[in-house]
Amino acid sequence: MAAGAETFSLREVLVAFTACVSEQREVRVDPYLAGWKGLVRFLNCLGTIFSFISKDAVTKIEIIENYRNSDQREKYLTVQSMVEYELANGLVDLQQRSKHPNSGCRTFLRLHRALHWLQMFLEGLRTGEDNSKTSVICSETYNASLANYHPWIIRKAAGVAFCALPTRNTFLETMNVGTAEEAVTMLGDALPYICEVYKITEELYAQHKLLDLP
Ligand SMILES: CCCCCCCC/C=C\CCCCCCCC(=O)N[C@@H](COP(=O)(O)O)[C@H](O)/C=C/CCCCCCCCCCCCC
Repeated sequence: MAAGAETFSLREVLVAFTACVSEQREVRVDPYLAGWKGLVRFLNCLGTIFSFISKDAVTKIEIIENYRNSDQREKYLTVQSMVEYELANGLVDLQQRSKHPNSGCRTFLRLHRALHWLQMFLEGLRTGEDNSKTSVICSETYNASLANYHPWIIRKAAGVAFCALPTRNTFLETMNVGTAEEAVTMLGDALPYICEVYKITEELYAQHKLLDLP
């Protein structure tokens, strides 16, 4: 495990995702990005073999952060307001990437797909046997979700990187919330919130036919 693991806190990441859904069932962008930033910190602790993954995640986080720091920041407060604003103003490339290659909608969709993988991966970790391999949980959940959107070369590189993952219990202990059992309890408490964020976003994107944005 590379230096810096002490700066990661599973609690902080999970708190961010639990703060995402508003009373109106809207998904707040700022805590969503805070959750991903925490996860990227964790990924960086796992070693440089994961750099190509964390770089892509950081690029996407920064694209949306830039919208949140722009004059239009209020339009990007929630995923609902972002979709409404970008669609109403023709800011989304619907057929192929051209005028708006980095729209908020297409960029958020990439993180949303990754959240589906995360949800399955954390559930796999939570319910796995003590001695199960994180690499196997990771590749099975990746192949069942995110891999469907990635070209062969990325799938291959990801598969190689997964082999560097530590065992399940070491992995859970790195989360800085106590024992592996305590980390499992925390995952069980937090997963319903992550699932809810995923479900609301999925419904919104389906309603607007945005699930296949190029
Ligand atoms: C609670 C702590 C335990 C969980 C720790 C998980 C840490 C994960 C942190 C970050 C995950 C990275 C999310 C990656 C977003 C990928 C978005 C994407 O699909 N991008 C591709 C498409 O983008 P466009 O070309 O259309 O712009 C892009 O091609 C991807 C490039 C990089 C490869 C992505 C592989 C993703 C593998 C899944 C994450 C594995 C992490 C393993 C560590 C446990």
